[in-house]
Amino acid sequence: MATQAEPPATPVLELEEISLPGRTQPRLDQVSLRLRPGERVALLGPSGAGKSSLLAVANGLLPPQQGTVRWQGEPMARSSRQRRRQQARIGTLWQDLRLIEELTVQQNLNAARLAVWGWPRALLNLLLPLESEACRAVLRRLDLDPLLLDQPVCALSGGQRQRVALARLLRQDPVLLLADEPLASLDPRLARDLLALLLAQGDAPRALLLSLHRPDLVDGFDRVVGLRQGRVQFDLPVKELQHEQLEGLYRGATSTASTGAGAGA
Ligand SMILES: Nc1ncnc2c1ncn2[C@@H]1O[C@H](COP(=O)(O)OP(=O)(O)OP(=O)(O)O)[C@@H](O)[C@H]1O
Repeated sequence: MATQAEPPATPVLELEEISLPGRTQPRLDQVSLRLRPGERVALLGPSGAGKSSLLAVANGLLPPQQGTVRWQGEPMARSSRQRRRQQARIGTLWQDLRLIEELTVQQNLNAARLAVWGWPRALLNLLLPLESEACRAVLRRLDLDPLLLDQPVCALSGGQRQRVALARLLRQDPVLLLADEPLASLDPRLARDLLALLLAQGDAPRALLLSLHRPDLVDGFDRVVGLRQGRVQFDLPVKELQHEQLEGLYRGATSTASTGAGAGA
């Protein structure tokens, strides 16, 4: 009996011919990119290549001058209410983490629920932290001690902060997970640990797009996209990435990136 082919899954993120002007040169120039459910994609490129700009377009913070952004098949909604609903499904891990130092871990984790809760409940959370069990569960998923819930963020170590920021993201339960150089400023062991945790969150229906300055760390991804001067230089399965392509990507750039390991050359 003939088996019916599965319909192709709707991409979690589609960027179509995105252009964004810059001061002297385009920040993004005709960039197209598609992430399907379950895809983990690394974004590489020298400093100034446009990685942060691309991530800001992908999370809806930066409207492109030209081109289309679609999340799960929907273009950016016109009404602010609908847009908030769309953006609640996109989680971004920022390099500076954006935790609120004076508040407890639990209050920080619950900040991820603001878009869903609305202000009255969010204010109540400041006085009487809510949903403790859900917060403990998310800490356990990241190997963090649930006793940290009552600690102020300012009392945590650097590694714990990274994990709390990721825990906050999981509390949001986004379908698209973006991270802008999350491994910068981490020591090698912490960087590998955090990367493993991030990659583990990329199963369908989620998709993961992460910018990196470390081509030697792309092995766990499905695809790698090289960006230079706002343009996509390559978009390949990690196994097909050649050493020469990395050399070309970083040629002439004053980047600290090592192009040594990881490329399947
Ligand atoms: N707010 C802005 N307005 C205009 N141009 C900008 C702005 N922010 C960045 N740019 C320019 O856009 C280009 C891409 O910058 P972007 O920060 O996206 O690159 P990047 O690859 O993330 O760099 P890095 O790895 O150093 O963080 C650069 O030429 C930068 O100078």
